[in-house]
Amino acid sequence: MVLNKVTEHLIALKSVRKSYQQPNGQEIVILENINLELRPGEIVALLGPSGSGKSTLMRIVAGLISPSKGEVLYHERPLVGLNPGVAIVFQSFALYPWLSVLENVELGLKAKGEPLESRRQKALKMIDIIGLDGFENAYPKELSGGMRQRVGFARALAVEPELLCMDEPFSALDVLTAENLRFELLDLWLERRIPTKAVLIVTHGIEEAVIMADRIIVLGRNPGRIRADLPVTLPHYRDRKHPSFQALVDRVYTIITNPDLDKIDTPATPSVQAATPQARYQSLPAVRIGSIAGLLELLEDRQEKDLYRLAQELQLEVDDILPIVEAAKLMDFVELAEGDISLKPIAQEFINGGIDERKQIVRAQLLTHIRLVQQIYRLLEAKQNQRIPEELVLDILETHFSPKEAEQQLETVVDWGRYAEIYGYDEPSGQIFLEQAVVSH
Ligand SMILES: Nc1ncnc2c1ncn2[C@@H]1O[C@H](COP(=O)(O)OP(=O)(O)OP(=O)(O)O)[C@@H](O)[C@H]1O
Repeated sequence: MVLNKVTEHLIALKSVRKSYQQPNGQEIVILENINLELRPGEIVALLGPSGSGKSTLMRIVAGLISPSKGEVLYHERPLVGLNPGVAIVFQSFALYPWLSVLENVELGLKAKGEPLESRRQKALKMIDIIGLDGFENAYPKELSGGMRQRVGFARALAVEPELLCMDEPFSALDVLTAENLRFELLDLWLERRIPTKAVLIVTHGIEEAVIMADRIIVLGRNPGRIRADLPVTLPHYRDRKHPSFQALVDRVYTIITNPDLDKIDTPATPSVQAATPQARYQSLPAVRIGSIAGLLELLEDRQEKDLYRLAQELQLEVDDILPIVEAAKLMDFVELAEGDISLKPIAQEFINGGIDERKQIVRAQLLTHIRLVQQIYRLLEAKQNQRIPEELVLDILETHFSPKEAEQQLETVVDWGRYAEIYGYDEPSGQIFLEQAVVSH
């Protein structure tokens, strides 16, 4: 990185834990044992599957929410309330439609109590730097998505934040606009034309992280924890086709798709705490059995076993394919090793099977490998009328997941069980009922 490095960190998170109390009193752990230092001169990318706590971690850094345990240090001092050194760029732009570009950019400065004259000057300067010259008096609705996000950047940068936080800033833009803006921002950073000392970017895109970051932090899920802290030493501007670029992308992909590989290349941090009950609970990805079948068939058709290259061939993002891969792995249809995915013999049988055989195979896999399906099945068997209200399952789920996620888990487990004809769901009464005695278990 071209900027001078100093040893002092801007922000440090020490053994940070974030949990939420459920209405039923249960604690849901979102982030666990996070130790992270952000130093001047670096762009840090936070990568991880949906729900791994990336946005929560960013909000803790920004002081928008406080940790349940551990501490956040800003310039070596405990952070209280909003972090004065942070400005945020949101995925949704978050502009005020009734304010002009100039007024939107001035907002942060106004909030900081900057007098009118100097805030106008600073806002105009940033508008110029960020390429919005001539649009000062336009309103957000008159601008394209790319231009709106420029306003988002200008507003954040106008306050001269020490740390610029970006929560998926390019993901609402079309591919070309996103790529242009990414490189323009990188230009400004590398040429030191923007006043910020460090950047934290939350992203789903592995390539985006490798293009921009000096360090990539990979978060895992349930609860969110740091699984890897990888330095990126490739010189800017990085070429996506270069073998070193591809190798790093492949490596990150391997880590993300292998939840079993933990703490790779992480600097010395206190050891991972004992797993919480939540960590041992399977989180079912919200995918349909049809998608899993599609993945298995695809793997049989194509020789490509490397997940990252397979996703590329299909023009899919990691977040599109990862939940399907996870579900296939939970059901023990596939094996993952070093970023390669391969079919297990039972998956071969599934692929070759007719509809009834497929259902029977899924039934056996669910009853053998998915704890929640086993629990529901046992509950149904124990009841004389072989019916249970969905609330019962929701109550169990809410001891491990947030109410929203519990609903999602219920929907998935009902969908899977119905496909396999283990149980059915009676919509009007909201009851789950046993379809038939399951012999194959
Ligand atoms: N206020 C809250 N109360 C309860 N649970 C919450 C709250 N805020 C976030 N969560 C839960 O915390 C988990 C992590 O959320 P977060 O948005 O930080 O993840 P993420 O990795 O940024 O996800 P995505 O990539 O989908 O945006 C999610 O399961 C979410 O439902």
